[in-house]
Amino acid sequence: MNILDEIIAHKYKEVAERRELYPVKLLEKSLYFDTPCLSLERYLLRPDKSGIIAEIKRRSPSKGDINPYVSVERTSIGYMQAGASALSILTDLNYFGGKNEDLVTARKFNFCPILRKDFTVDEYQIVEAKSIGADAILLIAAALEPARLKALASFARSLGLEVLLEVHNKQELDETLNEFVTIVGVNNRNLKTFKTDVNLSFELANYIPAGITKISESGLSKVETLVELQQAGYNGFLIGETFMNDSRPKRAAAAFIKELRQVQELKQQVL
Ligand SMILES: O=P(O)(O)OC[C@@H](O)[C@@H](O)c1c[nH]c2ccccc12
Repeated sequence: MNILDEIIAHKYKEVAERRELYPVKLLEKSLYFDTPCLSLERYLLRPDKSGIIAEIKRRSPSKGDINPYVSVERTSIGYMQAGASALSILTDLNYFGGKNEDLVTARKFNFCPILRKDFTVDEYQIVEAKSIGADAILLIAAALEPARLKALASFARSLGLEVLLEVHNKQELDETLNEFVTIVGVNNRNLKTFKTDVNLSFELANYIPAGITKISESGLSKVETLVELQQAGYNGFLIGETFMNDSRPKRAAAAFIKELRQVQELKQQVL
C-alpha cells in the first residue's frame, strides 16, 4: 500500500470515531458555523499581497519531524505580518502532527483566509472544518472518485467554504474539475512516491482553464521560481517546509517575502 492509501484508510476510521465523539449537531453549535467565510481566492488575487499561502506543518511522512513544537499563535501571526496572503493549517494528527485546535488558534489570532489542510473523504469533515473556523478545504484528486469529489465540493460550497482541488497530473485535472471548484492546486510532490518536481507546475499550467485561480504547491524554496510561476499564470504558492525548517518560521517567511518583492520590483523596472 502506498502512503496516500494508508493515510486515507486511516482517515475513514478516524472519521467514524470522531462522529461518535462529536456529533454533527454539536459541531453546528460552534460560533464559527454562522460566521461568513473569507474568500481565499479573493485574497490571492489582491495585488498588494504576495500570493503565498504559508503553512504550519509540524512533521510529514516524507521528512519526519520538521518543527514539532512550533507555536501556532506566534507563527501564524508572524506569517501574516510577513505578508502572506493566507494560512494553511495541517490538522491531520497521525501523519502530520497537527490538530483541529491549531486551526482554532490560528483563527483566533488572524483575520485572513485559512485553508484546512487535511485528507477530506467525508461530509462530516467538512462540517468540522466550518465549525473550527476554516474558510477553505482541500480535496485531493488522487484520493477520491470524481463523482465523490464533486459531491464533497458541492457540500463544502453549500456551507460557504471554498474548495482547493489538488491535482498531480492532467488526467486527474480533466476527470475531477467541476463547477464547484474555483481554485486548482498543482502539487509538485507526488503523494504516492514523495518525489517533488516543480516542473510539474509549468507542465500543467496551460491545461488549467482560464478563470480558475491557480496555485503551485510544495517544494518551493526559491524566489526566482515563484516569479517564473507567476509569469506562467500562477496566482498562489503553497509553502511549508521552506519556512518551517527554520527554528523561527516567521523570520524565514519575512526574509523570503522581502526578497520576492525586491525581485518583482526589479522585473517591473526592466519591463
Ligand atoms: O512543505 P512544502 O514542500 O512547501 O509543501 C507544502 C504543501 O504543499 C504540502 O504540505 C502539501 C500539499 N498537499 C498536501 C496534502 C496533504 C498534506 C500536505 C500537503
